[in-house]
Amino acid sequence: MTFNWDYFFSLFSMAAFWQASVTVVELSVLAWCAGLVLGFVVASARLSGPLWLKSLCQVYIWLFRSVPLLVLVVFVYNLPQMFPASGVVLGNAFFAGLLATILVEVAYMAEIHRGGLISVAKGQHEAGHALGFSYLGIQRKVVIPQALRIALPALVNEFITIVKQTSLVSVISLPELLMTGQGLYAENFLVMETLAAVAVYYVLIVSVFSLLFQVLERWANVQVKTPQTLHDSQLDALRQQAVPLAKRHAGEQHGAPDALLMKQIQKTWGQNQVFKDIDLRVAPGEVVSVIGPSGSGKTTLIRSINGLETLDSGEIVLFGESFIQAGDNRHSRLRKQGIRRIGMVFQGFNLFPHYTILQNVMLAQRYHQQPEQESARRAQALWLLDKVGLLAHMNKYPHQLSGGQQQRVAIARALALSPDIMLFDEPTSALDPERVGEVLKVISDLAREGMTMVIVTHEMDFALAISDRVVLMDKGTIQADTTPENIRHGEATPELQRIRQFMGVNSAKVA
Ligand SMILES: Nc1ncnc2c1ncn2[C@@H]1O[C@H](COP(=O)(O)OP(=O)(O)OP(=O)(O)O)[C@@H](O)[C@H]1O
Repeated sequence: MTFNWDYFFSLFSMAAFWQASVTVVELSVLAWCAGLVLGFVVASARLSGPLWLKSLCQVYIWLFRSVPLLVLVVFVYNLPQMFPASGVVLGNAFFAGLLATILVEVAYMAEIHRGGLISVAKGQHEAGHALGFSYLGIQRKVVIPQALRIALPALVNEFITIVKQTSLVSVISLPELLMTGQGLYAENFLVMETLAAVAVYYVLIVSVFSLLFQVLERWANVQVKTPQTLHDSQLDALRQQAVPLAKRHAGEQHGAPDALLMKQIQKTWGQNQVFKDIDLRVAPGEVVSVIGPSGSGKTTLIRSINGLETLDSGEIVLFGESFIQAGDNRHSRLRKQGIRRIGMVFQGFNLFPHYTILQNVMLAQRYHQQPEQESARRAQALWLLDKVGLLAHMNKYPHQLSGGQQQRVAIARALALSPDIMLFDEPTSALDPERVGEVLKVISDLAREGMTMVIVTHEMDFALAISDRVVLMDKGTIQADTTPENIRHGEATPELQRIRQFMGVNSAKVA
């Protein structure tokens, strides 16, 4: 038996096949888009909805991943027998096939989205929270763009699967590619030639969409962007546009309330009591370093100040106004307002990897839609980046910077909302030793400018050099709270002995 090439090639000028190709593309694109959106909704509900909704989503995914598409297509097409009213839509083979495909794809794509969503690091959510974003704001600006990028290759793969699965819809007589071919070879018996042409049509459709998706994946992949460092001439031009951030160091005048007051704070993790009645005051403009052995609760303390940890009892007051109380509503207006007065710098930087450095710094201002125009926001962001010595890198992405540079961007980002208090959680712990100095210098500059700061640090010399007070935490309590001057020269009390010993300070030697 010979292959009839003339017949084979004639099938590529046949209108019925091109019409069938359009049907396949329409069915695939509509099913994919619906699966993309509804799958995301199901995945989000499964991850963060109430228990009943989580269970419902789980049952949906289990059911529709288990039922074969072919069975579902026939079932949906025959539904009008039970519900005659549905015949208006489901009597049409295209809509019946589309609905069955969507039902299955929502289940598959929900699981792909779930993988993307849980891959977004916890620190990304926390960075959004620290910039005062609402839950939805964090999802929109931080989580969803990253989750979609992570899930994109799997989502593209799902599209290809859908294209091929459309052939199953031939079972309900929808004239897609396979059925068109079947109609032909039933008459002329040229099965091989007809099916070979059907295969080529599928390969063509998949190839065109693969190319389109490749462009999309390339656009979305920040890892392949070429790093751009600006030249001196470009920097001079940008500096002309830069405008300093308005100073907002609140309440430094005499008699002003404490910038931060922690009253009788208690917290336990299971059996572990991390705080036993912590009381801490920080005056406006004061720099307080928190030191202590590993596991003494320093990080938990600083995270509690920013509402990232809950309290079992006690209260946190900012500039005389109650900010956080044990058991209060995490979404209260007072909390949200307070969080925007606090800038937080994390040990692991937590920059947003899908935004450039400039976009990272501008994001919070854009989100909160402050009255300034976009150009004013940009001018301030340029100034902040210049202040931390990174203007030349403004168009790069976080992964294109060193750890020290990333941490300096994180400081600029936290400063962009003109906070009244800056919190630093071991800002240099994740850095190579040669990068530590550049970050400490930026913090020292802020201290000189009068910024109120609470710094958790293991850098003892740095703490002594820039702090107004050093606080030693251990065993859930504040064991010492004193000035660097006292630590160096004060009369030896048990409290001073303890902090000197911990800091490795020999008072006689230092004096
Ligand atoms: N999410 C959590 N769940 C349970 N226990 C926790 C959690 N976070 C911290 N802890 C516990 O709370 C205690 C204080 O932890 P924390 O991270 O605040 O200490 P730290 O002083 O900052 O330590 P280090 O200097 O090593 O960073 C530790 O015993 C730790 O195991």
